[in-house]
Amino acid sequence: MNNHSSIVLIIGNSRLHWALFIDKTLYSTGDIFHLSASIIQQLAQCPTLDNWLTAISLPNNLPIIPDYPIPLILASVVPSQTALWQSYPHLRLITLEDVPLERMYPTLGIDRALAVWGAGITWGFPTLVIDAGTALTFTGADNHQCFVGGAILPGLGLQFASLGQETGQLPLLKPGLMISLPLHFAMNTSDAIQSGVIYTLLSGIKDFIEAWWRLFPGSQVVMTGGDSNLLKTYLYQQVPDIAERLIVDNYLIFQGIGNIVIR
Ligand SMILES: Nc1ncnc2c1ncn2[C@@H]1O[C@H](COP(=O)(O)OP(=O)(O)OP(=O)(O)O)[C@@H](O)[C@H]1O
Ligand SMILES: CC(C)(CO)[C@@H](O)C(=O)NCCC(=O)O
Ligand SMILES: [K+]
Repeated sequence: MNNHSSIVLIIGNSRLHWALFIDKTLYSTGDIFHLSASIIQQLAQCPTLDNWLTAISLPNNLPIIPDYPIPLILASVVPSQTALWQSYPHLRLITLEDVPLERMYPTLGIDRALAVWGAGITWGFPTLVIDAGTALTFTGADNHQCFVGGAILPGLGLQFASLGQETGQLPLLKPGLMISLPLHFAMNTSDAIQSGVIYTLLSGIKDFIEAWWRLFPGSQVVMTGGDSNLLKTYLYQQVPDIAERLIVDNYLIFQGIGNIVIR
């Protein structure tokens, strides 16, 4: 039997997330920084496994010989990056029209739509997805597979970056510096920033989850994105009963895409 492989790229605001599907199986995944225009051009002109290996360090011990050109499935929330891929010879661009959810609004991010679809098919509807990426988003869907709305705020890294970059005296902190939560009322600048950002973020997350459970009691809540494990760890220390019910799944968008296009 012939195997078919495809590469899935999700272009987020800070990073690019890739997956290799072999037939319907999610074979491997990774995160890299955005690719330069010249690398993308090279891939578009010569879409071989070797070029993909160099561009995104795909595993080079594949159990199959991939098709040529290697099919590329792309979902992007960065239009300038999307534009660079238009000349790729075997490109399938995923848009909201591909996502079988009802009642989405036209400017909804494709990452949010795919993540909530992926969460629903993997963990069951209704579902609330918390994507802790560059932006932190809440995205809900009900048991009729209808989009229920959500919210957008600056993610953990962006909150630290905005304080570090837009003030004269505050240092630039990165997420993940502390393992246990600081005191609420801190006695130095670094702890004060961490306390302010983390505690307000955690109570915001708690508030949205509780509001969701008032609408959909017993619903799954799934967290994904670059800061998901860190935030779940903090949430355990602050509200263990909520954290215990929270699923972390970093493959939601890939599962959503796989379900839609790889059949
Ligand atoms: N190796 C890493 N490089 C960069 N960011 C990382 C890394 N590991 C964890 N992170 C965290 O990931 C967050 C960004 O998340 P993610 O990579 O999911 O965002 P993204 O690429 O913008 O995707 P999205 O647009 O879906 O949010 C940052 O706040 C950062 O703290
Ligand atoms: C909110 C982000 C930046 C999260 O990646 C992305 O989903 C996006 O650009 N969305 C468009 C606006 C919206 O979802 O309402
Ligand atoms: K923007």
